[in-house]
Amino acid sequence: MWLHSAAAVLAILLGIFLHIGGWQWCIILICIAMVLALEIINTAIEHLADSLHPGWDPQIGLVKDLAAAAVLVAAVISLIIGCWIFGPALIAML
Ligand SMILES: Nc1ncnc2c1ncn2[C@@H]1O[C@H](COP(=O)(O)OP(=O)(O)OP(=O)(O)O)[C@@H](O)[C@H]1O
Repeated sequence: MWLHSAAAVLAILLGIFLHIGGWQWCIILICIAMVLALEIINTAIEHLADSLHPGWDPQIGLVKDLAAAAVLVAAVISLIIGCWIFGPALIAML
């Protein structure tokens, strides 16, 4: 959660610094919301699973892995979109 929050702050600062346009802000904010919301749901599922079944259980492990995979997919897609939006502006600046 802290890592994703830091990445969100970095993306917002980069957007301000590079003066990205309106539609680019929309996409960046959607990506940030998607990753943070899935991270919160993942954490909620972990807490729910641990309180319902404190012991080791393959089904609990599978549920946690699937919830974590959802966050990973959103984070990877967001990283690709971030490179696509910020990459050209950063390269042009350098
Ligand atoms: N009760 C359990 N039974 C079986 N496997 C489990 C169990 N608890 C955790 N695992 C396995 O360990 C992995 C890590 O679970 P854990 O609850 O420690 O999440 P985490 O590493 O704290 O995740 P996050 O960093 O998102 O908080 C799970 O993805 C799952 O594969």
